[in-house]
Amino acid sequence: MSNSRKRHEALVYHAKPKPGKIAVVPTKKYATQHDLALAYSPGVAEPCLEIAKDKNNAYKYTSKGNLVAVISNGTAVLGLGDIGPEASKPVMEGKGLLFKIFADIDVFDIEVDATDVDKFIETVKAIAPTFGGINLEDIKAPEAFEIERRLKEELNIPVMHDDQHGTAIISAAALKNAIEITEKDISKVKIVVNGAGAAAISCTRLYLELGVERENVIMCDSKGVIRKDRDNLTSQKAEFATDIDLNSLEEAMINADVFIGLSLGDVVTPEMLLSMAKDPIVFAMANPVPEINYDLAIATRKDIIMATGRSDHPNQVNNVLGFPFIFRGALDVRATKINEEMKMAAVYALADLAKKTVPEQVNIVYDEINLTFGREYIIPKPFDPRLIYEIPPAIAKAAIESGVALEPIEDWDNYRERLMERSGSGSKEIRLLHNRAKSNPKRVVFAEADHLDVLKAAQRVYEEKLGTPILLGRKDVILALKEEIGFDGNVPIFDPKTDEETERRNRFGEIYWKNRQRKGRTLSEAKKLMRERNYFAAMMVNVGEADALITGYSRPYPTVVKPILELIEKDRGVTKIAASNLMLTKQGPLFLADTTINVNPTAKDLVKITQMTAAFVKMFGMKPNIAMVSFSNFGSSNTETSKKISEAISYLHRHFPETVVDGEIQADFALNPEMLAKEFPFSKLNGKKVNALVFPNLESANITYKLLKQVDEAESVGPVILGLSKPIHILQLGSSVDEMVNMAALAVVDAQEKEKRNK
Ligand SMILES: NC(=O)C1=CN([C@@H]2O[C@H](COP(=O)(O)OP(=O)(O)OC[C@H]3O[C@@H](n4cnc5c(N)ncnc54)[C@H](OP(=O)(O)O)[C@@H]3O)[C@@H](O)[C@H]2O)C=CC1
Ligand SMILES: CC(=O)C(=O)O
Ligand SMILES: [Mg+2]
Repeated sequence: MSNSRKRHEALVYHAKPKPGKIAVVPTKKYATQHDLALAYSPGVAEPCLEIAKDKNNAYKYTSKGNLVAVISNGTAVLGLGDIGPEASKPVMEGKGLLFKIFADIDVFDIEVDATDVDKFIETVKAIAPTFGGINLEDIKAPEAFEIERRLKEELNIPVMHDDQHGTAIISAAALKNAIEITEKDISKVKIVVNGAGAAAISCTRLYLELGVERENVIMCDSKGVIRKDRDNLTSQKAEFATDIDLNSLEEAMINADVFIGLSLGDVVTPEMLLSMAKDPIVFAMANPVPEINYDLAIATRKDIIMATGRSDHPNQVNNVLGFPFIFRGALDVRATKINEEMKMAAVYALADLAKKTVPEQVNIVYDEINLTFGREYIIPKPFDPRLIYEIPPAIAKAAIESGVALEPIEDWDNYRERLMERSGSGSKEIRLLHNRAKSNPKRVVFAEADHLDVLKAAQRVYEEKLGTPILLGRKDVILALKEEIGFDGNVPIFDPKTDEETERRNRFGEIYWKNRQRKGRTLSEAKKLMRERNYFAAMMVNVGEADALITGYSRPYPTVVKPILELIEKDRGVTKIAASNLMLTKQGPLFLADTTINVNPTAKDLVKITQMTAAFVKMFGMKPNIAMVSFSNFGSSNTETSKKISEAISYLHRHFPETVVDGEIQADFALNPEMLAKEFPFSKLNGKKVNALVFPNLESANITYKLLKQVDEAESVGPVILGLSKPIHILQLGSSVDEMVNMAALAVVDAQEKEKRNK
């Protein structure tokens, strides 16, 4: 896109449909006169009086505890310089947006017309009672240092100048990892820091804490190298002044290992990069234009580790990765400060996170096949959903341990759970399923492990300790893919077609033949069949060499179902299998059945489908409330459908009165408790939240599940086959990595349940 198109697009984005990027949203009901009498006068007087008695009650009755001020005077806006408070507002609104989307923190952006240090401090102090924390932004050095120091001293809520410490934390984590990748020694690396402002000074201070030696740092400002013999140095610049005889950035760069740019765009040349030492680390962090263009830098040095502050290239070293999560951790324990211990905890947590396997959704957001720790991925990506539950706990812990937390956390599992809920990071049901799987992991065969996404799912299952994967497929392909994605777990690999597996194939073949000899199979045919991965995998589960199986990623559903049905017996009392989907809708979880197997179930089939669905719902720790849906309500139509549902319901009510099920009922009445109570107060579903729908036929169930997926963008687990005696689960063709991981977790829980039942 041309520069003028980009400019136009950015202006339209900010102007339309409403000017600006953030707004205030009420969090309480306000529909009735009664609501308003609580929200405002007279009801509002009560919390006022409570807070007047004790200021701490502001955390209980107002939004203070989750409200941060992003405050600037517009004197160092990005790398655009002193453009004034009004012009800084888009950046401050932007920070507000990022606080909200990444950490669910509410922000008022405040642009102050005050360049005088005392006036600025007085203004911030005067408005501080509104807020749980203060994020100072884009205030130029040296004033920024004095402003932050005094506000920290004089206020008892966390105050952080983001350009100083947010940037320091992120770049320190990235630097630590880059040094590790290049196998350099942190105490020996020679660093050139270009810029000696708020960001540069604080970043360099933190690098010293990480192990960089002061004498190995050369710092430059707009006048060149900061030498000890220069006049009128601020005390911060004097901290990093050198007595080495260097004058210009160009001279300083010769043989440097690391370049840190926190200055201005386009001030570094290719020649300067060429003069640096082997494996140079270059963080050109000026915004929006880096000190050297990314493409130019990587074209100049093949051995470079290159990062910028921008999101459109690999390695975005930008404080966006820090401030939302730093404040989240600080607010959650009511920290009175953000101290050195908390900063260092954040550095280590971020650096470590970059080394863990990246969730598939991050690969998808960034259009990457597989992000792995290395030269082009030294630091997590801002859209990584793990940041919200990995970084704040590290900060909160450090705050507690260093004695600045007024409300320490005791239940860390619960805290992580709350953090995930804040970010909408996966649903509660899925988390519960994963936790159950982790509590007693089982051996899961991945029958198509020679496919990249299946192997990625197996890797996640292994690393998240949901189960122990067993990989099936072409061994050479699996080994090559494992290497490519950095899956170094020592897990068993089986290639059913090779000579290595002759003994197993023969053994499995014989067992299979014994069951099928009267159904037209010869022994040699049976043994040959075991070369087919789904037969081989299912037999592994049958004979107890594995606990569960997931398959179907690469083949159409019916072709996978067939061998499974030939090999795996139905569960006790089951005459026909069925399938259910868990849909994670915006209204909560909803189980649908039968979504893929029985075309036109009879009344008897509907009874069985209901019972199997009820057991499936219970696997997620929920109580099943089941509606048998149709186009009519409780006999209002006399069709075959209504009759078969009514027959199924009366059987269930008579023989299984404890099952909460009713119908036939239209979907809107089933899902709207008020409508149901008004029209059908006699229904067994009255006062219950329906969480499962049993459909009269395959068309309606299948159409509903696909519609919800497309229109509601509901995440789906399944279809899950119900009624088999073994935990065997068939994927939809081309399932995503997340879907496969969820299915594997489900297979593990299914195996646990079956094990319990068979004891
Ligand atoms: N990626 C990220 O997350 C972040 C990036 N930044 C970027 O860092 C830069 C500085 O921000 P900040 O510290 O807040 O601003 P300050 O105004 O506090 O500091 C700017 C510094 O840059 C120096 N400078 C200006 N021109 C040159 C030059 N040609 N050569 C060397 N140094 C120069 C100034 O020198 P002098 O002292 O002589 O005036 C000053 O020391 C901005 O571009 C900003 O976008 C900042 C924070 C976070
Ligand atoms: C990222 C940021 O805060 C800056 O460039 O100023
Ligand atoms: Mg900034």
